[in-house]
Amino acid sequence: MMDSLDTFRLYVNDGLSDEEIAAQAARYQPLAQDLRDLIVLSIQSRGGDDDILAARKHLSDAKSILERDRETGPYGTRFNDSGTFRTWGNAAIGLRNPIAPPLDLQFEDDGRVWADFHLHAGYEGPAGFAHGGVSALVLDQLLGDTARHAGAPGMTGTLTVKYRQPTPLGDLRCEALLDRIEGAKAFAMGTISGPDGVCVEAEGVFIAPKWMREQREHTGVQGVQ
Ligand SMILES: CCCCCCCCCC(=O)SCCNC(=O)CCNC(=O)[C@H](O)C(C)(C)COP(=O)(O)OP(=O)(O)OC[C@H]1O[C@@H](n2cnc3c(N)ncnc32)[C@H](O)[C@@H]1OP(=O)(O)O
Repeated sequence: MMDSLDTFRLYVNDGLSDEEIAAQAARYQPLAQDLRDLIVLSIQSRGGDDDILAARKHLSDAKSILERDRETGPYGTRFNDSGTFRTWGNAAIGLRNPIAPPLDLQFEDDGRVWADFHLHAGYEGPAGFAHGGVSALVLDQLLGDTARHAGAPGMTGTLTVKYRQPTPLGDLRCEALLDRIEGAKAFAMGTISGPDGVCVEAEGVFIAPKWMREQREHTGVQGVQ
């Protein structure tokens, strides 16, 4: 089990320049998108035995190339001296993570946070609709980032999700706002909407635990992610 020290070690200033970060983003983001496309093709391909075997051979070659020089373990949160944060392994927003839809969060001056996003066929739960756990994933991240945007980053303590109507796959919008901050706790609420209106509502309590307060003291960074 990871303890608070392990967690702290996953917040790393790796000293990269903004130019190198941009170069890495340009290099790795298309790879994540290719893999996202492959997730959908894994579900939708009508290929026969020969086509699937041939495709798997190419994928095996790709794996061999990608394994030549690699890290192990989770990506964590990386930042640099200019304060550019990267959570590129994050399951909801990670630039390098093909599991992420991804959410491209927009932060408004009035505290609202929103994103237009797309759930492809790989997020299916009930036939033709989004999996409820995926909706919760989206709302957890959105509300958590709303708390962080308000200067109160924290771990999710409680997330309450109300499914008002089935969430269609496809193009969706999520939006959230901060309700209030009480000591170490930030309360946020938000929704996911589709073409027929609000599908899912959520309320969340985000709590800054002790290790996070200590980490902020060590790094001097308030907006840890
Ligand atoms: C870092 C920024 C991240 C931004 C993006 C986030 C998006 C992703 C968010 C996640 O997915 S986080 C992963 C899912 N969450 C977890 O794994 C959290 C696991 N639980 C914990 O780490 C701790 O239990 C927790 C930090 C939630 C609380 O630990 P503390 O040791 O800080 O709690 P403490 O007992 O000192 O209580 C502090 C206050 O919080 C309240 N509290 C504690 N646990 C709670 C809970 N679970 N729900 C609601 N309130 C809670 C508690 O009553 C108290 O209220 P008061 O100040 O009013 O007395």
